[in-house]
Amino acid sequence: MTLSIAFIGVGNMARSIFSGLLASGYPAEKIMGTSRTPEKREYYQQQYGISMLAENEQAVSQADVVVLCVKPAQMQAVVEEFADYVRDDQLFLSVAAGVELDALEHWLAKPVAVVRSMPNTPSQLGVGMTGLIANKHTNASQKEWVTELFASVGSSVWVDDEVHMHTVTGLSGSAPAYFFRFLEAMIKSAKEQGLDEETSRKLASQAMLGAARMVIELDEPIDQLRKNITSPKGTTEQALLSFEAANIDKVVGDAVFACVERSKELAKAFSAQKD
Ligand SMILES: NC(=O)C1=CN([C@@H]2O[C@H](COP(=O)(O)OP(=O)(O)OC[C@H]3O[C@@H](n4cnc5c(N)ncnc54)[C@H](OP(=O)(O)O)[C@@H]3O)[C@@H](O)[C@H]2O)C=CC1
Ligand SMILES: O=C(O)[C@@H]1CCC=N1
Repeated sequence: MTLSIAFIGVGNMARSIFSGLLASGYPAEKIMGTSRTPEKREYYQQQYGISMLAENEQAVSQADVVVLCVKPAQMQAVVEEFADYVRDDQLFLSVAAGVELDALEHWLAKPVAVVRSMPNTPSQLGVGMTGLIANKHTNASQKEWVTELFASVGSSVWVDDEVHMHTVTGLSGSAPAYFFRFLEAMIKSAKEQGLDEETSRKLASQAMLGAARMVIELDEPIDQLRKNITSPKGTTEQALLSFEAANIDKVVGDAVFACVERSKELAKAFSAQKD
């Protein structure tokens, strides 16, 4: 049986997941979304053929699976508002950064299956990466359904301790933004050297795609892949020496750490809100 899915809050992340789902053949009639903005409801309905509703309660009442896609700061108010409509046979799936299972369970106010996920926006192209953890009310077939859902938009890993969700956020949830920032810097440098934007974008992004595919598809250590490009006294060596001079491990390490710390801060703030 194809489950009906309601996306509560249709923005960047919800769109990334349901567009990947639709591309993988999930029927549009089984997908609902909610938005407070009439123009957005009209747009998504037209563009994707999914049902768009103004009322979260209405979407929750009709769904087998409810995917919570509002911003972390909006989550408590949104969940508490529809909590009276929650049925104990439903599955709730949150994508919010830093919002822990405990807080979601508390706001839902029923012993119901809750899965916390940390996806990323490449899901819209079927190459997403998602970290997952379930609460104790989630059964094996619900976990399997969630694994299949994320398989249709990329790949996923289940973690056994919620503390790891912070690291997942730092390593894959937020990471596409790091790579975009890296590309922006590369393209800026190429343009300063006279190459046009379009050509620079094509060269740098294809190099990034190729490097990522080599890491995933070839069974070789990453440092060996790097060494294979770095001829002694060659060109790459100079670029890498420049990275080392800037202490790349510290620059990147600090960025990932800052991301993880923010996730922990959010979790602390939302945990306090349930007391
Ligand atoms: N963007 C990313 O790369 C990732 C995001 N996430 C998580 O995804 C969640 C959403 O982020 P993102 O998609 O980027 O944010 P967006 O701002 O793009 O989307 C949030 C959407 O929620 C809608 N919304 C707000 N309040 C309500 C409400 N009361 N009822 C219904 N809809 C509402 C807004 O639409 P409107 O105002 O029209 O109602 C808005 O479009 C966050 O919790 C974030 O932590 C997780 C992983 C990656
Ligand atoms: O920046 C954020 O808070 C969200 C969570 C992971 C990616 N974007």
